[in-house]
Amino acid sequence: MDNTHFFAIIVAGGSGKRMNTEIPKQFLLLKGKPVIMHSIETFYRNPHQPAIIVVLNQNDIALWEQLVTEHDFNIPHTVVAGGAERFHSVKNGLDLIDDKDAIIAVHDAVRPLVTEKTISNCYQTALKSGNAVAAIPSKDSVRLVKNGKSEALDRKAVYLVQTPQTFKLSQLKTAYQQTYNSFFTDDASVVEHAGFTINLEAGDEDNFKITFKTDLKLAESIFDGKL
Ligand SMILES: Nc1ccn([C@@H]2O[C@H](COP(=O)(O)OP(=O)(O)OP(=O)(O)O)[C@@H](O)[C@H]2O)c(=O)n1
Ligand SMILES: C[C@](O)(CO)[C@H](O)COP(=O)(O)O
Repeated sequence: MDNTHFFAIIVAGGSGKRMNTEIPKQFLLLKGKPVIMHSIETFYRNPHQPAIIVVLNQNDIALWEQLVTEHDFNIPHTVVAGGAERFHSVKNGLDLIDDKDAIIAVHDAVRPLVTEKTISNCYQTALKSGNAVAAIPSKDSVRLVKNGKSEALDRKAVYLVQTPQTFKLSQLKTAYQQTYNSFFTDDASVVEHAGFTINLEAGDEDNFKITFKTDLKLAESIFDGKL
């Protein structure tokens, strides 16, 4: 780990259309603290001591500064403006890193229940094998819909992808030079399209993405130890 420098790009540049709240979901309170602050804190506490980059929509930077003051939030971080799609937000964060030995975890601000273990495992696998992407096996049966017909898939072959998605700098830089494509829904799809093989690392059922209002309620219950 000697010459390696660890980074975390926390992407929070989205507008939360599916949540449809007055302020974007990453700033809503979870146990009295904005969702995004829980995510940043878990990275800050991680023994890899990553440098933290927070990507925000330009229009939310003033709100973020206000929340930092209100919550006496003193974790060191660099803020950068995001872009139209998650892809552009990650790219803007990545532009700030030029350390050739860097290992970079990209994490959704809206996955506040990520564990220290998942983060550490992703950093270590990426260090050894170039990349690591947190994922969990599907607990439901899965079907593929094509040309109006559905067909059962082998559930054991299907994984649900989470974040962190962690990469050596060279892989991520090469991949993010590609032109944006709408099938780039995460970093793994961008890096894979650039020709790299993706390694999956065990994620966690609790590391879900807060997408709808019920997800926030579920996260509260987990924090309260009710679940
Ligand atoms: N242009 C964008 C879009 C998304 N994100 C971030 O990527 C993560 C995962 O995206 P998602 O859950 O889809 O967030 P939103 O795009 O905000 O939600 P929605 O699709 O419902 O609008 C979030 O932390 C979000 O803030 C981002 O940094 N920049
Ligand atoms: C990155 C991600 O959270 C992995 O599951 C997901 O792809 C984000 O997708 P969204 O369409 O931005 O919700």
